[in-house]
Amino acid sequence: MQGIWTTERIRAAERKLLAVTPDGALMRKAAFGLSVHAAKMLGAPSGRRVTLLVGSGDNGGDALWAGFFLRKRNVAVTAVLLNPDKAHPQGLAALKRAGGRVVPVADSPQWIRKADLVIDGIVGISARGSLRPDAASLLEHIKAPVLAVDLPSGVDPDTGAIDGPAITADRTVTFGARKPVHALAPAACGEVFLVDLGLDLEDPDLVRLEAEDVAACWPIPGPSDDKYTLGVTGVAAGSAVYPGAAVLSAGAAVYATSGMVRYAGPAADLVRSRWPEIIATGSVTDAGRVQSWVVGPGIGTGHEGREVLATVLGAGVPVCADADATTLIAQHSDVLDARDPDTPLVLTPHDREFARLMGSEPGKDRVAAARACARRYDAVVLLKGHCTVVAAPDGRAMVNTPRGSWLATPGSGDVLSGLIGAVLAAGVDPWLASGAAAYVHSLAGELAAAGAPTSSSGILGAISDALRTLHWRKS
Ligand SMILES: NC(=O)C1=CN([C@@H]2O[C@H](COP(=O)(O)OP(=O)(O)OC[C@H]3O[C@@H](n4cnc5c(N)ncnc54)[C@H](O)[C@@H]3O)[C@@H](O)[C@H]2O)[C@@H](O)CC1
Ligand SMILES: Nc1ncnc2c1ncn2[C@@H]1O[C@H](COP(=O)(O)OP(=O)(O)O)[C@@H](O)[C@H]1O
Ligand SMILES: [K+]
Repeated sequence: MQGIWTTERIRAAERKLLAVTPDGALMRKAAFGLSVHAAKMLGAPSGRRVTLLVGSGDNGGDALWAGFFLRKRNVAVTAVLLNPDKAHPQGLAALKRAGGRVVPVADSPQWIRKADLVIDGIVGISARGSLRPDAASLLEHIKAPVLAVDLPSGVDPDTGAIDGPAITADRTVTFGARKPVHALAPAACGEVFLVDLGLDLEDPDLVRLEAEDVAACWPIPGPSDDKYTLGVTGVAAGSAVYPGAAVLSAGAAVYATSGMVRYAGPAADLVRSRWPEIIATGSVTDAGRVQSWVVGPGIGTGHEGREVLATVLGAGVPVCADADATTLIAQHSDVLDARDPDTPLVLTPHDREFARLMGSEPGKDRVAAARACARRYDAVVLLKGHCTVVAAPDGRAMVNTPRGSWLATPGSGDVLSGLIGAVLAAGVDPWLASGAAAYVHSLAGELAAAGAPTSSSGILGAISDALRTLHWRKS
């Protein structure tokens, strides 16, 4: 599991380390790492042109010191100083000593335009609000690849929100530890690399699952398993108007594990013909025993949907309430009276469903929003978006960062609900189950797309490929 810490926690850890480290040593270590990445991006660095965008804090100091190291490799370095009086004094002196050029903002456009690489040292973890106009004015001249120092300037370090002009980096080199921006604004960061500074950090504020975490919790059959022991997933989805939701959600549960899937609802005939391995009935009341329920995709928000939701909430097994079930819960909160307080509930809102549940959309701080919703409903909340945030009522939060936006296609949420239900049925902790499902979902989307737009049926068909890439601990 990859840990991510807020800037407040990182600053506190840095203060402790700075107190026992020779002056300037941490910055030079950070800047040397930066210069190595800059050289890699340049290919053969000698004779190439690098322009540094230098703010008045230590982020600018890192850029200046990286310029110093690049001068040692015969790179032509030009520093654009946003505030010449406040530029990091030692970094500036070192760059000048090594033969770097220094220009004010007024003269900068030509140096930015003709650079082979731009290094963004405008602002780092102490950024406040959107970029000031002088800093923002530099961005329009950038034509070369960009290497961001610590984080792309203009993106909020703790929320990843972008409120105005911002750097779009090809690569970000961060120091000490990953910050929320790196998980929440992947398109602005490009590929993120970490230079270890030896910070003493524990208990991350946010985590990101890695392949081995997903493999470790994903239910796969062992020698003593049979069709029941991995858990039976119940799917209550679809309607006469939306039978496809049932096919997608139940199909995802079929592909997710080798456990049994039961379907209950008006699309029973279609589900049976599409998935012969599913036991399908018309109603949740005669569905038979299950170890989890997925409820909601395509069930509608009328009386019948409400009855179905109340029935599964009272079944004493974990429930993933998705799509119309989320809206029903928002509109008729008394339906939750049917829930046994000890049975886990997973809610999977996108922004508009979130607004129905909470009264307003998530806003800039999506992690805080998901946490608040999780507390309010005593449920795991999986807040959908480009990056998906999963929060538990006890405050645990994780983010799934996709590669690409291939999941933005109708019905892909139905696929996700089936994946969550199947992992819940195996008894996996609901927060972990939801995060692991989001991981496999986005990986399946990436594999299905393989660089060209795909569909939810495509994502469904790539679930097995996605699971195959994990490193199983048993077989
Ligand atoms: N403290 C440490 O141990 C280390 C810190 N490092 C670097 O230090 C950075 C943090 O440095 P600082 O705390 O000095 O602060 P920053 O350099 O992140 O930013 C502060 C400066 O940016 C300006 N600023 C803030 N918001 C702005 C906006 N919206 N538009 C334009 N300018 C804005 C402020 O006026 C101030 O001059 C990190 O991001 C990292 O790059 C690294 O050198 C590694 C070691
Ligand atoms: N731009 C995007 N990048 C990555 N994932 C996205 C993007 N837009 C949507 N998604 C994901 O696609 C799924 C869409 O689900 P949902 O909104 O319920 O749609 P539907 O109801 O059509 O199934 C969610 O898992 C969401 O996180
Ligand atoms: K920066």
